Formats: sequence, C-alpha cells, structure tokens
Amino acid sequence: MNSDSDSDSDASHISATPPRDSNPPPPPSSSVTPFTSAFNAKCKFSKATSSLARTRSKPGKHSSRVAKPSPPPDTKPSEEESLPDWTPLPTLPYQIRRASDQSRGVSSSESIEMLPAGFFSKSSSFLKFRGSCLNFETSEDNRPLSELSQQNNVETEVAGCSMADWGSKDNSFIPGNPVKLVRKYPNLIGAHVPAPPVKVRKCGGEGNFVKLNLNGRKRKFTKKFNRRKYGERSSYRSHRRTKMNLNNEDCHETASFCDEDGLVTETTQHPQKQGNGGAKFDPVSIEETLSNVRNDPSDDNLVQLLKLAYGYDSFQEGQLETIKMVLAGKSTMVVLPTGAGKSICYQISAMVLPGITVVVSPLVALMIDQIKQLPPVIQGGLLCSSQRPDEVSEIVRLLIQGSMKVLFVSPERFQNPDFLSMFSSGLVVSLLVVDEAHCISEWSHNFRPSYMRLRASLLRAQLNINCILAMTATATTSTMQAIMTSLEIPSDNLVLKTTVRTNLQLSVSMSTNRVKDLLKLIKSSPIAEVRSIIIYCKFQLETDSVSRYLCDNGISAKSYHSGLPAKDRKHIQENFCSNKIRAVVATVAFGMGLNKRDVGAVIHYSMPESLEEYIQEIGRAGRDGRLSYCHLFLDNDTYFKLRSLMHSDGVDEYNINKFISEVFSENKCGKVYSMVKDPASRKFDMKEEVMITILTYLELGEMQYLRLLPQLNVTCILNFHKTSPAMLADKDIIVAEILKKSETKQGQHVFDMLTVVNSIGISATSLSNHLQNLKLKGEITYEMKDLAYCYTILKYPEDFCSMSAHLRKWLSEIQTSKVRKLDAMFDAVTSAVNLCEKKTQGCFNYEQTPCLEGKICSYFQEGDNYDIPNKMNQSSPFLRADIKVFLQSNSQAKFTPRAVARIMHGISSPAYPSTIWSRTHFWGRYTQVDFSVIMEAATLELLNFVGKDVTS
Ligand SMILES: Nc1ncnc2c1ncn2[C@@H]1O[C@H](COP(=O)(O)OP(=O)(O)OP(=O)(O)O)[C@@H](O)[C@H]1O
Repeated sequence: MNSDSDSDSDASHISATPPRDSNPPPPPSSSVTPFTSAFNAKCKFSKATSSLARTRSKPGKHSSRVAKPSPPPDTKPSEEESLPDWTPLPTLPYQIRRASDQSRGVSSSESIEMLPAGFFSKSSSFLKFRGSCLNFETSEDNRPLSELSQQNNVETEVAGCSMADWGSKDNSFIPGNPVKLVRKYPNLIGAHVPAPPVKVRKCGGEGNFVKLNLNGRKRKFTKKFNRRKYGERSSYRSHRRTKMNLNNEDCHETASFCDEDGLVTETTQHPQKQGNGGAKFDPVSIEETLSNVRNDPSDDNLVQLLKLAYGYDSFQEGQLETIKMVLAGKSTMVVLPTGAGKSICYQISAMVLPGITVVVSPLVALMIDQIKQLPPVIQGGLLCSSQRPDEVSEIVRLLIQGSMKVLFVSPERFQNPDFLSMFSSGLVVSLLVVDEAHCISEWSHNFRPSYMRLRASLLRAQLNINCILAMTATATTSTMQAIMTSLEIPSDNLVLKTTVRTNLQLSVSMSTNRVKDLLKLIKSSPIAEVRSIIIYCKFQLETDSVSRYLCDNGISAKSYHSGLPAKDRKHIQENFCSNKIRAVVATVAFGMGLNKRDVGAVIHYSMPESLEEYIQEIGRAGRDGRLSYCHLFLDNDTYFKLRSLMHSDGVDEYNINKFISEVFSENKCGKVYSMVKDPASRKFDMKEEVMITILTYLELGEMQYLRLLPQLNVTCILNFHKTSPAMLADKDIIVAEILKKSETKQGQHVFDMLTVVNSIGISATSLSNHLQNLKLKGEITYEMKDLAYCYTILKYPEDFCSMSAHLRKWLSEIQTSKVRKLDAMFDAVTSAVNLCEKKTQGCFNYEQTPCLEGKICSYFQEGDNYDIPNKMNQSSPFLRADIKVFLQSNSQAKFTPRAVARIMHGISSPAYPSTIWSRTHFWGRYTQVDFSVIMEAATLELLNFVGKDVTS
C-alpha cells in the first residue's frame, strides 16, 4: 500500500481484509506490453496539464478546455502536491455522485510538432537492378565489397556467409574453406568449430499441405544428418547428467563493453555474403539464370539462381515449393519456423517477376533489417512517415524507372491517398507479401487493426494485385484460416512445416528466486559456455534490474526496451551482434527480425503471454543450426500480473455507444472530422488501441461507415513575422481564411486545421504544405498540437445500440482469446514441469523438449478450443465487503463495474490512472480472483449504491 494512502483519514483504511502487503503493486509503468506502454504514456500525460478539446469545437478550444482536477480516491492532496488534472469521467450507468464541477479550463502545455505528411526515406544501393532489362550497374555508392563487410556488423556478415565458409580458428569467414557438415557442437564461447549449414527436414512429397510434426518421438529422419542431429540431444542429456551443476559459481565472464558508435542505415548495402566457396557475385551469370528461370522455373534453374545470388547449395524445407507456387501466380500461405528462411521465398520471386514486390511489414526496424539482408541483385527501399520529401521522391523515382524491385511499407500506408495513387498511375505490382501475416487475425497473439486493410478485395481494387504471399512463423489453425480467408488464399496453397526448429532444446523450471536462479543457470554448463544470450523479461524495470544484477556478478549484459532512446537501442543491438555484449536483457521489443545466427541461448526470465510469443522469442536462438538452449523460469506472480493486464483493453457497451455517438454526432458528406486522441481516451475510458480498432472496424468491417485519413495534429498556433496578418491575407486566400477562423491569444493566432480545411475545401496535406512554405519564406512560425484521428463519414449507422452490442461482443471475444492464450502458455509450461517430474514423456532433468513440443504441437494444430485450466480463484469471502468499503470511501467518484474490477486488479485505465488510484490500498488486492467474478460483485455493490443515491 502506498504510504500516502496509509494516512487516509476517510473510511478507505477500513476494509474487510487486511492489506495484502505493505507495498503497492509494482507500477505497471514498467511493463512493455503495448497496453502498458500506453499506460505509461497516460501516467505521464496525467501529470501534465491536459487539453480536453475536441476538434469540432471552435478554434482554440483544444487548448482552452481542460479536465477538472481529480479528487484523489483515498487522500486529500496537500496544496503543494501537484495532482494530475481530474479527467471528465464518462457519464456512467452506475453513478454514485456527480463531481461538482468538471469544466474548469486550463490550456495545454503540450505541443507536438507536426511532420509534413508523406515523408520518405532515402534508399541507396551500390548495385542497381533494372527489373525489366536486367542490367547491372555499379552506382556511385559502390565500394569494395570487403570495405562494406567491415562496415557492417557481424550480424550482417554472419548472416551472409555460407556456413561452409566458417572454418578458421576464430570462426572468421574464409572463402572456400569447406567444413564437415556434422552438427556436433552447440553455440559455445570459443568453441572453435564451424557451424554446419542449416538443414531441416525435406518436404518429402507431402504436397502443399504438410501436417505439423512436432513430436520428437514420431519424427521421421530422411537424412543421416538429421538423425545425428537428434541423437545429439541424447548425448547432450548424458553430458548434462554428469555436468549440470546449477551451483557452480566459479565461471566468470570477461567480455568487455565497447562504446564505439555503430551505424545502421536504411540503405541496401550488401556485404560480400552468401558465400559458396567465396563465389563472387556475378551479375551476368545471374542475369542469364534469371532469364532461364523465367522460361522454365524448374528446380534446377531455381537452385542455380539460389547458388549465384546467395551462395547456398540447396533450398531449405518449404522454400522451393513456395517460390514455385508464387512464380505460377498462386497466392500462397507459408507457415515456417522462425529462422527457416522465409525471406528468400519472396526475394527470389521478386527477382524473377517483372513488376515490383511490395512487402508489408509491421515495424520499421523490421523493414530496415530486411533491406539490409537483401542480396546485391535486389534493390529495396521503404516508405515510412518519418522520411523527408526528397527521400520520398527518390524512392518513387526508382520505383517508376524500374530500378527498385522491393518496396517495404507498413499496413497504415494503405490509407495514404498519395501512396495509392502511385499504383493507379501505372506502377505494376507483381507480388504483395504480407510479413507477420498473423497480425491480420484477431485470433492471433498480435492482432493489428491496420492489417485489416490488407483484405484481398481491397488490395485488388487499390493496387490491382493478383498474387499474395502471406508469411508467418506462428499461426494456429484458426489464425491460418482467418488469414487465408481475408487474403483469399485457396486452402491448397498452404506450405506448413514444423513450428519449432529441431536444434532448440527447451526447458522450464519453477522459480521462487528468479534472479538468483538465472545467474546460476548462466554460470553453469552448458550456458556458461554460450557466447550470446538473450534474456526476455516482461517489464521494463525488470530488464534494468536484471541486467544490473548480472553485470554486478560478472556477466556483461545490457537492458533493452522500448523506453530507451532509439539511438541507445541501436547501439545495444549492434554491440550484441558484434559480440561486445554477451547478454541482452530485453522485453519483447528486442528480437523481431534479429538474425544473429549464433545466439546460443534464449532465457525467459518472465513467461511470455502466449505460445506464439514464446516460439517467436526462442526462434532467435540457434539460427545457425547448432544446438541451442531455451530455458523458461516459471513463477505464479508473473502469471497473475499478466492475467490482470489482459483486462486492460476491455471496454463496456455503454462507452462504445457513447464513442460511436460522438464519431457520428454530425453527418455532412465530404466533411473531414476529427477526434483528439488523448481527451477522447479519457472521456470514454478507452485506450488508443481500442479506439483505433473500433474506427478501423467502422471503416473495414462488414459495412463501410467511414474512411479513416492519416492522423493529424489539429490545433495550430501561428505567429506572423515579416508581413502583417492583414496584408498577407490580402495576397493569400488561405491566410485570409485562417484569420477568419482563428482566435487571437497574446498575439498568437490559434485555429483548428480541419475547420480551415473544410471551409476552403483543400486537403489537410495541402494546408500543411502551405504553412510549411510560408515558414520557409520567413513569414510565419507555427506549432501544432492535439493529435487526432481524422475521418470522413460515408454512411450514417441506423442503430447505434445494436452496433455497440456487436462491437462489444467482438472486442470481448478478442480479449477472451488473449486470456486463453496466456492460460494455454501457462498450462503448457506447468504441465511440462509436472510431467517431467514424473519422467513419463522422455524428458530428463532440465530438458523438457518432448513435453513442450507435444503441447505446442497440439496447440497449433487444434487451437485453443479446449478446456484450458487456469489458476484464478472463482470467489473470495471478503470481496463484496471490500468493494463496499472502497465505494463508500470514494463516494465522490463514479465507477463502472469494470473500473472497480480494474482497481482491484491494479490495472490503470485512461480514466482511472494508477497515478491516482494506486493510492487506495485496494489497488491490486484481488489479482488472484477472476476478473469477471470481481465485475459481478462490483455490479451488485454499485446497484446498492445507486439505490441509496436515488433514495437519499
Ligand atoms: N537455403 C538456405 N540455405 C542456408 N541458409 C539459408 C537458406 N535460406 C535462408 N537461409 C538463411 O537462414 C537465415 C534465416 O532466414 P530468414 O531471416 O529469412 O528467416 P525467417 O524464416 O524469415 O525467420 P523469422 O521468422 O525469425 O524472421 C538467414 O541467415 C538466411 O540467410
């Protein structure tokens, strides 16, 4: 309990149960999950003075109306205490007592500078690939390959080399130095062994649909190599039998840190890589082979192309059949394990096909990684919102002249009219690749509403695309079905292989002192000998404390999370890739797309939220094909914390209804509307992710009610400098309109961008550009704020109530699916621990690979449509009494059952932020009781209160 609240003089200290512990629950601000990052933002925001304005209000209202200061729940603030402003709570069905005044206005001190729309980034390549005529030119950027190799970090160099070239003592690249293809050694420090080539099981004539076969006992080994690979696990077990000693504290690390600045660029730079005996990149031979493939895409011709472009001797499982299907013009769905080489499937197709290949990727960092890994024959670039106009123009120029073959974009780009117009004016797209395709499905672990834009029908209409390649490493049957339906991929066109690579050894242990156990694990064989380790935590603060602890104990470690500045994150990743750091202690923010081949261990300090996330994260290990270790520490507290957080996205039908009513409060055809994000989030007690999900549904659901436009800062604060406002207005009709629509405050003109846009009938981008030009001429300076969702209305809904009911049902199904995924994860690892104790599944000591693989296999095959056990309590004797006391002691506020349940679970929400509500000692007291049980109890107690309120 917070010390502040201990001193409460109101009734909140009287509770049916004693406080659970003397400390408040750990601040969720340490979490890195999307919802808790948003939570952090809210916490920060609520400390600042905030604007509550809505865009459709009169000029300046965004800065003039402000939330009423919040009465703290359990304690009265001292005068010096700078409490966050009280946010206007939604008008709730369970109203205890109205706060007396919620309309006090304070101007917002926040200002967000607006970026001109449509920014792009420069992409350069030292080789230009002219798509149609296949001329290879050396560009001005061209430098000796060796120089580029030196400039690039080890990640790129290693990624690029054939493992047959890794033969020297120091594991350096020696062209033409073949090594035996015996997969004998795990990823060890100083194990001066060449890594074998990555070889996985052959598809073996199983057609396009190959069933999952994760259970080690049932594996068929078509190759001697694979038998050896699996046999190695057994010998490893016996090795561990004698050597595993978790108490060995003697092993100290000596790896040092280096602060030299690394460079990661967004350009296509190609180290000499993909070595096949050091075969040089030969544009003429590649051109000839490409022409052969176009005439006859036979296995031999494609293997020849693979050799010349990448230096690999053969395709890995699933690659060849995918490429052949795409080249035959068939839309295809590929589910291959992490590190199985999915990228080559679209890269080779892009080389062969005549038009451009558009790759949709969820993260810019991922796009940059992919661009860096393109072979020299492919020029690639990306479009993202932070690029300068000249960078955009350069990309567009290269695309139009046919020099650029692969373009990376985010799904949000498909709502940008400038981007879409490129395709209507003749740019031919031969292939659209949807990377991390599971984001399309709301039943996946990582649903992104913007991926709803990638429906085949929309893509066909907008980009005239016929062939789509969907790629993921993690899709359950229901996720796969959702993706294939959405992208109209025929069920036969599925390439599906095992979800876990065979070179990963999985283990789990229960832990009551994770940090100590972690240290022991890292200092014991075999992980003591591993050079590169990733340790995954769930919360940002956890990464800091764990890495500090490791450093204090002689392990070179750095923490990595999204709260760090981008420059620091880049630096850490580069130092890790060049082995200057041994361990990265990271949140989920680290690793996606990371292709450091010799990561020898992935340790889960905290359990992931789903088996999908687990597979993604362990997929960073052993990408060189060598035996690698994946250990997970299981603890109940993390499970309860994560389960609570699963409910932070929940939303009531009542608030959805209010939200929709606000969206459609006017209905003028062609008018651009906006909703400022932060105040709306507090008003409807909805996180931004939820608001954008609803808006995207209104755009892309069964009926198109609105069209979303790019988000915009809608309030502009303008200063005139050279010419007087009146004189400038005489010459400039836009300025004249701005003057009409603006309010003057202390010499500054404050106006709403969309009011001007709607009255003159120009686009928001044109208005932004106009202001930018005036600024460049020295006429004005301006500041933008109030980031808002912008949209136009296409159809007015007939029945808000049924629409709200439908949306609530949909959103709660998504939430239930997430909760079930967490339960399935917890169930898989707990049962692995329990089964392995009984040693019934062939597991030994700390290795539980067969058990876990069995669980993972059935999860991905059968989905989560089974009765998953969970650890939550379904009742609590003091719950109702505690809720009653809580409501009595906070009678000045108003609550919904969900708000009460969140407080009891210690979850912040936009209208009930932890900065205020964690002061009550009920905060997080009932994390072990099922959320719905608390909601039910809260409903009953609130109804009692409403009754009392009405009669009094
Ligand atoms: N045929 C091949 N032979 C040998 N190595 C290959 C082959 N194809 C790809 N690789 C290598 O495998 C590594 C992983 O490839 P890639 O990054 O495409 O995997 P992925 O399936 O996209 O993984 P993730 O889902 O984790 O991003 C790369 O270093 C790549 O060069």
